[in-house]
Amino acid sequence: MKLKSRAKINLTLDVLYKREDGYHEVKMIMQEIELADNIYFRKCDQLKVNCLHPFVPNGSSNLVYKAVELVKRKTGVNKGISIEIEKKIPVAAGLGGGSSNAATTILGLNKLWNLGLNVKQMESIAGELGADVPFFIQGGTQLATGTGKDLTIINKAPALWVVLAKPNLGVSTKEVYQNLSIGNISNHPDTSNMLNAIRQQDKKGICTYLGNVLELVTLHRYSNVKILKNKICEMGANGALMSGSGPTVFGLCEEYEKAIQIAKGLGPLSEEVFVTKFV
Ligand SMILES: C[C@](O)(CO)[C@H](O)COP(=O)(O)OP(=O)(O)OC[C@H]1O[C@@H](n2ccc(N)nc2=O)[C@H](O)[C@@H]1O
Ligand SMILES: Nc1ncnc2c1ncn2[C@@H]1O[C@H](COP(=O)(O)OP(=O)(O)OP(=O)(O)O)[C@@H](O)[C@H]1O
Repeated sequence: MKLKSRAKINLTLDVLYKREDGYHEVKMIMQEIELADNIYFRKCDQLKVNCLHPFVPNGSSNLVYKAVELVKRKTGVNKGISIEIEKKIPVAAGLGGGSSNAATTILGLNKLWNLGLNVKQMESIAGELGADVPFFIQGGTQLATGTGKDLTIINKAPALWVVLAKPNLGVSTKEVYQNLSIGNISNHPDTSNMLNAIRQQDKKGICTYLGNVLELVTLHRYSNVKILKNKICEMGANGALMSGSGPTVFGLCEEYEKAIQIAKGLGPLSEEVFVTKFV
């Protein structure tokens, strides 16, 4: 069985306070995009997880391996499976690649092993693997609160093109949260106006209300990310923002031709560039 495992961007990402459990209380709007890894499931007596990408671990430290072990523990099923991940989503980029792979694994095993898990049960298993994982069980456009695991589906967002630009560096999500001074956030994203824009299929509104407080950390630390974001704006994107903890920056465009023009013009500032769209 082959399944697509899609990436996400954050249209808004607000941090409200640091919780007693060390995590941060967030309020964010997550959007699934077409850029995807492929995941191949094959029958096997043992548990094997393979990925040829140099920065993705094989075996037990891969999030996919952890997802299989957790599903087995939760359901009492004791089977093997061989899973191969064909990576296309940049790694440690703020696009949720590993989280998406883990969620796709839960969905895949539910099907292959006839587990009969419903969405809520799958989201609950997903939540034990990471804050971003539950979103990918249903994908689309969702409001995420709590640590990111309390999810509400929003109407389908209107079709927008996305230019993704990843500079040549990876960031640690943990470090970015650790370095955020919540008292220094002067400009919280306007989540409610973004929700209105999505509900009204207002593309200009969506581009206007983009906001991510984690830019305060990553753009400050890596001037290249800031330069890249400015360049995407200057080249005529309708809006631009860093995704998640970064360093990937995205530009939104109403026209496909504009997205392609921006992608071609970014040059050496970014190591990887993709033109993709909202799911
Ligand atoms: C930045 C985002 O990608 C935006 O979608 C997410 O908030 C992060 O989601 P994620 O990478 O799945 O997060 P996890 O793997 O659960 O946690 C990684 C690290 O990020 C920090 N973390 C994560 C989520 C959250 N609400 N508060 C946090 O402080 C914690 O230090 C944690 O050790
Ligand atoms: N299946 C996987 N795919 C990608 N990375 C994985 C996977 N399993 C484990 N990892 C590890 O997880 C780390 C984070 O990778 P990932 O691509 O998920 O980051 P990210 O997009 O920044 O995540 P997020 O946006 O959820 O914080 C990598 O350094 C990698 O070693």
